[in-house]
Amino acid sequence: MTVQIILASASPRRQELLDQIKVTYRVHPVDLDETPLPDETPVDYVQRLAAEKSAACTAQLGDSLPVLAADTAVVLGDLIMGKPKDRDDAVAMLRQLSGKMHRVYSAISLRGREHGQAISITEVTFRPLTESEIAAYWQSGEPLDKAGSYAIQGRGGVFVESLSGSFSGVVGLPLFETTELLSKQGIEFFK
Ligand SMILES: Cc1cn([C@H]2C[C@H](O)[C@@H](COP(=O)(O)OP(=O)(O)OP(=O)(O)O)O2)c(=O)[nH]c1=O
Repeated sequence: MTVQIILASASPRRQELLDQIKVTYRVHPVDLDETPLPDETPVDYVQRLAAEKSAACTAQLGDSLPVLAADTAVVLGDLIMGKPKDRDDAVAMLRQLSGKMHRVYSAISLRGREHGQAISITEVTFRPLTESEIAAYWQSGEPLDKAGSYAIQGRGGVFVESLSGSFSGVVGLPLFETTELLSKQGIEFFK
């Protein structure tokens, strides 16, 4: 099978979402410092990281194939939540998200014959969570590598009272925006 793009991501969710639209890819993750800059807005933050991931990958591999990268952050008010550092961090995030609406920002960057970028912003409302639920959820192992310490596609889905926006965007690769960027650069999907 001919490989169409490089996926600059270690996220298995992003691989599954690309499989869903039948794009063939090779995985080449890059590891970057994901600390927000002082006063950086959520839009600037996720767009910068997605662009830096695709740029780092292109710098390592060259530009013989288009490179796709993404970045996802959970945003509550002004607070940008990435992946939790440890149990306390995850518990603190889940307590803050409990009973409230937050936004999930997912940016994508595609470096092919040009550099294309897009962003998806989704509003997610959590029902109130109990302390024992939060403790059990941490024990499940699911929060560890997820922005905001939850996975809507997993056990964390039961916390979600409502959503307005893109489910695939929350999982880490917004499919509407991704297929738009792929089309603009002549990369086929569903082949
Ligand atoms: C909110 C939410 C996030 N996530 C995941 C998507 C991303 O993998 C992760 C956010 O971290 P990212 O830094 O966007 O991605 P990553 O570190 O997992 O992978 P890479 O940088 O190599 O591409 O959180 C879910 O799987 N489900 C959810 O409901």
